[in-house]
Amino acid sequence: MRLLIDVGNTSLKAVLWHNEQAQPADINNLPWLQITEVIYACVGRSDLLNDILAQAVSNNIICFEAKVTKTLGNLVCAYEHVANLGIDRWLALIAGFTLYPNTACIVVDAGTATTIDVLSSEGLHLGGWILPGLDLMTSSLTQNTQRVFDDGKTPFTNELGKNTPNGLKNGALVATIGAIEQAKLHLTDKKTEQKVQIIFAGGYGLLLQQQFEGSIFDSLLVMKGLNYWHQLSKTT
Ligand SMILES: Nc1ncnc2c1ncn2[C@@H]1O[C@H](COP(=O)(O)OP(=O)(O)O)[C@@H](O)[C@H]1O
Ligand SMILES: CC(C)(COP(=O)(O)O)[C@@H](O)C(=O)NCCC(=O)O
Ligand SMILES: [K+]
Repeated sequence: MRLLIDVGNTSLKAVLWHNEQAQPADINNLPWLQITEVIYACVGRSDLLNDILAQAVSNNIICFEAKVTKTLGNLVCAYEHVANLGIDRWLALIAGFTLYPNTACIVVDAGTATTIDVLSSEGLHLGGWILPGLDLMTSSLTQNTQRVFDDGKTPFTNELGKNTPNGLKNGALVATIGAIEQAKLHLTDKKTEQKVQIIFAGGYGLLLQQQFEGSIFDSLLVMKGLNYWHQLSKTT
């Protein structure tokens, strides 16, 4: 059994991976006798890992921290300074590339930030964008204006706003939708009409997925990326 950990800027997520399946992990009560290795990635507060990694060490369990590299198998990172790319983005790309081989993908991880990454069918990461996540978009406006307010119950929809919370919430959603539409332009090849798979992950992934027909939401995308990273980094 493997312990997989993804530390984001809002929360630490942990799952136990066994027989190709994820089980929720209670980080305050981990089954150390059954855990064979720990694989983790962190873009958030690394101190949140201190206690878990210390427990792993005292149980003689090997820990691997996923890092971005210029290439992994046939996947190639767009960044010149690869260490600057968020590892969560790289893991989501690894998962997209592995789950949808030979398919152009747009990988969207919608959490604290919304990241949009464009991947060619050959595995070339063409680059991407970092947007404030939906909550950051709305809170930056409510906190920096006198009159823009949220009411805590207005949902995000793609309609035109007809009151302030509506305008605020829907503005954040359509800004994000618009950015994903822009990403498609980087893959559209009129001659081949290749299929583009849009893949969503993260806290707001399901909400966004519902805006794009034929797209998928995978709550475990980054966790799957940790597994694939581990396999591929041993063999390449
Ligand atoms: N059902 C949900 N579960 C968790 N987070 C959600 C959900 N719906 C919306 N969110 C929002 O998603 C963000 C957290 O997403 P997550 O992918 O865990 O972030 P991070 O990776 O940055 O820690 C927060 O802004 C939270 O308000
Ligand atoms: C963009 C991010 C903050 C997203 O993090 P998250 O919303 O998952 O907490 C993270 O991937 C990050 O810190 N990236 C480093 C900058 C970059 O990717 O270029
Ligand atoms: K994110």
